[in-house]
Amino acid sequence: MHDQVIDPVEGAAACPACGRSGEHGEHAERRELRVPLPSAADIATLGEARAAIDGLDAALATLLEHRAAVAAAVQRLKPVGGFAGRDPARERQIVEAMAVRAPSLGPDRLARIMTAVIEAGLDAAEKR
Ligand SMILES: O=C(O)C(=O)C[C@]1(C(=O)O)C=C[C@@H](O)C=C1
Repeated sequence: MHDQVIDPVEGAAACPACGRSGEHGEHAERRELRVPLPSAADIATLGEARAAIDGLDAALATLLEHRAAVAAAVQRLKPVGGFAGRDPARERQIVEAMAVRAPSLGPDRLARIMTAVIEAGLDAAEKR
């Protein structure tokens, strides 16, 4: 197991809540998620493998919860929010950027994953 800190916004220290850079008012408190990244090559047993997956899934769930909250904020800021304001070009851009970090999944599989994530976020935003 190797601990590694990933900075999802290389270089720019943009506020995840509103996109502004630097410390500012209501979003000044910054929280971060640190995740141990297990090396698949070091895993020898089914128990170890499942424990590694449970750790990664816990991080994924936390990220998905925060993504849904930010996506709901986006819907309030757009002239037309929700499913009616769907933006396929933006969704393609998201998938292409993610494919650089997840080459073994590639753009087609990531598109399926992110379509589900985006639709779940829009659905949750409608019920907030
Ligand atoms: O960026 C937007 O315009 C959003 O509404 C956010 C978001 C997303 O969840 O990432 C949701 C729907 C759009 O089709 C594109 C992206």
